[in-house]
Amino acid sequence: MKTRLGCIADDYTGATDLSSMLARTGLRVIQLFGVPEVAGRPNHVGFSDEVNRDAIDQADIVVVALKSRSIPADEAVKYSLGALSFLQHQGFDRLFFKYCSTFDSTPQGNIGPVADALADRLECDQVVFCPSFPENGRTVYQGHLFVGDQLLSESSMREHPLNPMTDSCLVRWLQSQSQRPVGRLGRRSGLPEGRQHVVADAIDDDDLRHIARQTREHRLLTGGSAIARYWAEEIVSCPDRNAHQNHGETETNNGPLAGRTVVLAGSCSAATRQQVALFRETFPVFDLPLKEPSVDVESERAWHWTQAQWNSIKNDTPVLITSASIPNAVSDLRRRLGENEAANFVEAVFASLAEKFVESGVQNLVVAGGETSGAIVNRLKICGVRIGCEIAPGVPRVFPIQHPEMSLVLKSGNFGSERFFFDAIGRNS
Ligand SMILES: Nc1ncnc2c1ncn2[C@@H]1O[C@H](COP(=O)(O)OP(=O)(O)O)[C@@H](O)[C@H]1O
Ligand SMILES: O=C(O)[C@@H](O)C(=O)COP(=O)(O)O
Repeated sequence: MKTRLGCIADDYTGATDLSSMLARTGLRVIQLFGVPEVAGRPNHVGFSDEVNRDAIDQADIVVVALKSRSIPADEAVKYSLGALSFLQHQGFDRLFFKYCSTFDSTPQGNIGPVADALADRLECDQVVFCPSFPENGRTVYQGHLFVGDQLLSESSMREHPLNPMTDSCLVRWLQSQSQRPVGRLGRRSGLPEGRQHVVADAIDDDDLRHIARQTREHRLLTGGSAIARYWAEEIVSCPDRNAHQNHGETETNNGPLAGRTVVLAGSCSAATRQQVALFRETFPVFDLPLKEPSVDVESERAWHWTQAQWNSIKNDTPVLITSASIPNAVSDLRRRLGENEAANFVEAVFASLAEKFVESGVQNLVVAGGETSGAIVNRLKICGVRIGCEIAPGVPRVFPIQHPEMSLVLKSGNFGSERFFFDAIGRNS
């Protein structure tokens, strides 16, 4: 029987990263945002149920994107198990659980609790954890995660607003979240025996291929998008794979569509801040003041500014709106509202803006930030996307199944070169 791979990703940009890496295999990949049982929003997913059913039936791999990275652990477990039931029901017999290549989580969860629950349900004794993404500078050595040449806890991830990563030792970090013992797998070594979680060292793609071969009989594997690609190549049988090579690219228009483009940057990461700074040298950028306690007031202000740009400069000038460029913008808002409220508030402003832009006919939306993307995709009621070509490693352009006239880019905050936004809008200058 044909092996099909089901995937659960804990945030929306992580899911598009995963989908684009999986699409490199030439297998047919489709990405859904939530599933009916999980999302509890029958109207949302029901809207395109038929379209999705066809897409699912034709796919070798389905990626279910959840927004479960930064919610209470028991809810993350509930949603993930719901997604697993859905995938099993659709005939996907292997499962990949995707989390961030920087292992974004807190000492309470959610990677450990979700992995424990999935392993229990799938009756897996041993679960391998492999966040490494060498192409994007994430490597694991002696159980410690590095971002480029820095330990995770010395990188900008230390200051992440939702998941500050203050310990680079993944064995210790995962152990604080999990009920199972946590061990380690050294580079190119054999898997240890026994019922345990295993954090895998991997510093290059050959290490990833080795891990994929070692786990080819496993029903569950967890990690970043890079290992998923090699695992899929090991386990998913597809005799006519070459026929589907570059599936997304042949099936869809891959560039930005003709029409207006808006970039919404809700990520506070160092990479996104640099990308915004370079973009500002050429295109208009609006800094959300975030001084008013009202989502409507904040979003109206940015909306009017954008209309003024389009009226006064050129009708189709790409514009960017950011929440994190004003010095101390993040710390000030968090002090005033509290951490979670501040994050929710900014997400709501971006979601409201995205809705206004799409309703007014904007065709290309570029979003920076995982949580920000989650808030926007949910507000736009997008329930599935086809995967287009990669703009940067792990960042594809995607096309909503029910709105193919629109293009979306959902960028993980930390991904992409300094010129990323230029590439995403298809402009050299
Ligand atoms: N000025 C700000 N103050 C407080 N929180 C902010 C601010 N700007 C953005 N945020 C929040 O920070 C979080 C950034 O997370 P996310 O969008 O996932 O980006 P990343 O991909 O870099 O992690 C979001 O919840 C966003 O709403
Ligand atoms: O694995 C990764 O690094 C990304 O796919 C990812 O999950 C990044 O998360 P955000 O920075 O929150 O977008």
